[in-house]
Amino acid sequence: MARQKNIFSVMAMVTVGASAFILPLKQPLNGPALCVQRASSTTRFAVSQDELKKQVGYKSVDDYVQSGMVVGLGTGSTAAFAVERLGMKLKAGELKDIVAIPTSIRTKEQAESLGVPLVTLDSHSVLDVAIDGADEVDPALNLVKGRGGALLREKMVEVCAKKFIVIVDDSKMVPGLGVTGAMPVEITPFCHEHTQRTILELPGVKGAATGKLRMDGDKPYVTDNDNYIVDLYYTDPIADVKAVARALEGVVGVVEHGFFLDMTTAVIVAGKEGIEVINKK
Ligand SMILES: O=C[C@H](O)[C@H](O)[C@H](O)COP(=O)(O)O
Repeated sequence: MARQKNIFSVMAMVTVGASAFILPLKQPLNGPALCVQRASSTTRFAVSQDELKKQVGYKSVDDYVQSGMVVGLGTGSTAAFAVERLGMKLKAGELKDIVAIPTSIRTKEQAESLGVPLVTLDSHSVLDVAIDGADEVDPALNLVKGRGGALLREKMVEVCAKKFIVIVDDSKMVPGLGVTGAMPVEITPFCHEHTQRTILELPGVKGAATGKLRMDGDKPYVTDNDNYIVDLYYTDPIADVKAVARALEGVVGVVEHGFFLDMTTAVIVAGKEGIEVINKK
């Protein structure tokens, strides 16, 4: 995993009413296990959650994407800002010879509308970098993803990236996974009730979580891969995430789960006080 160690400047854009200010923030980078860059400013502004998502989305492209790269494009409201930035920089000629791999139909449509050249894993099995949002990030930089339904394609693409950059606002940072909402599991539609029952009997799930088939109105929600999703709702942080992940992987009928473990290279976090980059050791 890559680790940054140099002095690094962040331009944090903060919106106040209709005005935008650029705050230059010098941050020393060093440190052992988790290397945290903290932007500090004594000035505080009201920043919308959308603005925070935009900051990390733009920064991820500015800092991690170079001409000639193969880039994985994530899915969701935060990743959409990275796709937007990539399109802008390609159009302006600041980036050239990029090809990108989208992780959902909606990201593919957004990228196409911005003129981003697209390929697939079939022609490009190794990516230089992938950029995506997350639903939860724990202190070890493990993730829950898939509340937007795109977990399978996201994981397929992001495991193939030399660097996986996660972009979030600080509401996504949690002390343990499984506390802020659903932990999605993509399953085959065939005998989905049986598969859901099997999942709910697993160690680490039984007695710890409830399960709900994700719905789209009065019909099951269907993923880009024509599968269903069972959302697991935990009441407490999951004690042994790796064990639950392994158990889910052992269920025939489970296509993929939303734990993204040991995949993250760095997390870019935006909060009201600035931007942090947390590098995995
Ligand atoms: O399936 C959706 C993806 O895993 C998203 O990356 C995740 O849900 C975060 O989305 P957002 O940036 O909209 O919160």
